[in-house]
Amino acid sequence: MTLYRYFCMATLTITHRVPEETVVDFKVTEWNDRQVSAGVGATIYFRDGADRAVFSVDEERWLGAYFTAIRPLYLTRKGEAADDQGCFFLGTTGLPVANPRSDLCRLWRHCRKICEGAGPNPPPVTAEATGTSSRDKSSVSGKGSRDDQWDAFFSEFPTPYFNWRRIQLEKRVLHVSASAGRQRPTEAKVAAIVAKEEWKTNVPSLPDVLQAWVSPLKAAIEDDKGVLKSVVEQRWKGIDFKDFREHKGRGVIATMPFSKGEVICDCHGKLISESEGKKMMDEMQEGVMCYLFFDTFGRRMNDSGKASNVKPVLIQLNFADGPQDTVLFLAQRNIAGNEELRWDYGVRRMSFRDEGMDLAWLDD
Ligand SMILES: C[S@@+](CC[C@H](N)C(=O)[O-])C[C@H]1O[C@@H](n2cnc3c(N)ncnc32)[C@H](O)[C@@H]1O
Repeated sequence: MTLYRYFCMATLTITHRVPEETVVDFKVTEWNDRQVSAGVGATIYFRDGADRAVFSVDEERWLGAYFTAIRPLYLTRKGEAADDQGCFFLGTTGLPVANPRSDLCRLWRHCRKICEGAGPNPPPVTAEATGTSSRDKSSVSGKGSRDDQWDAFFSEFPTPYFNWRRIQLEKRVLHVSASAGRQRPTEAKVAAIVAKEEWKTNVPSLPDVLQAWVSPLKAAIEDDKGVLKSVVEQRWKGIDFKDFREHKGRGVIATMPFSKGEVICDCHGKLISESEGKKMMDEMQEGVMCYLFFDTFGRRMNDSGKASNVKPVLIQLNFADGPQDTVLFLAQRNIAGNEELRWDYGVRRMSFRDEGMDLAWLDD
C-alpha cells in the first residue's frame, strides 16, 4: 500500500511535474473538487488554482483507488492527537507525508531493478511549478528514457492492480491482429488502427501483432483433416522419390502440379530449437553426416540455394489429442508435375560447420 501511495505521488511529481511542496499540501477538498470530463480524465486545481494537473482517465482511477482503498485505512490507524490536516497523501500513521523526495527514492530503488538501462539516480523531481500537466513525450525518448522506465515499471509493478495493463496490451494486440484481416499487418496498418482507437500509451508493436496474427493460410491448415491424416499416416499425394545418382543422391519430385501455398508434405521428425540443433551439430563427430529431418519426403528433399520452390513453415496442427508444432513444406509458387521439389537449406559456404568441408554442391 505504501508503494502504491509512492506511485501515486510519483504520478504527480514526475509525470505531471507538480512541485513537491504542492504534493505535500494536496488537500482532500482539492481532490473532491476536481473537474471530471467523461472519457477524458480530470483536472485538479492545487493551491487555489495556482497549480493544476490534467489527469488521464487511468491516472484519475489510480489516485481514486488510493483515496478510497488505502487512505481510509491509514486514517483509522491514526493516534488520538494526530491531525491529517485534510491532506490527500498520508503516511501509515495517518499524518501528512513530510518528505516526498525520500519516498520517491524508495520507490525508485524498488523499481530500479526492473528498469534495466535506467541510470542509478532517481529521475529528476522538479522543484519549480510548471503549471503544465501533460507528459512531454518530445523531451524523453530512447532506451532508458523516462517513458521506457515507466513502461517497464508499469509492466512489472508487483501489484495485481497493474496486471490490467498487461492484459490490456494483450487484448489490444489481439484486436489489432484481428482487425488487420487477411492481409499481413504492416507498420502503417498497425499505426492506423492505433490512431483510430485513439490509444496513446500501452500501444501494441508491429512484432507483437505479427506474432499474434495467424495468416488465413495457416488458419485453414491448422484444422485440415487431410493434412492431419497425412502427417499421422505419412502418406502424401503427388510426390515421389527420384534418384539423381552421383550428382546429388535421392531427391523428391512432384508427380502432379501444386498451387502456391499448398501443403506438400511435412518433415516429421522431433522438432528441436535452433540452439538444440546447433548443439547437436557441435557434438557431432567430424565426417559423420546427419540430417535434422528424419526418414520422410521432407528428409529427402534437396537444397535449392535461392531457387527454391518449396518452403518449410512452422504450424501448430490441432490433433485430436492436442495441438502440436509441425514443420510443413508448402509450395512457394505454382509447381509443375515432374519438377524436383527443393527448398533453401539456408546453408552457405561460410555456414557454421561448412568451413573446411567439401561441400562443392553448394556451388551448384
Ligand atoms: C537432406 S539430404 C537430401 C537427400 C539426399 N540427396 C539423399 O540422397 O538422401 C541432404 C544431402 O543431400 C545432398 N544434397 C542436397 N542438396 C543438394 C544439391 N543441390 N546438390 C547436390 N547435393 C545435394 C547433400 O549431400 C546433402 O548433405
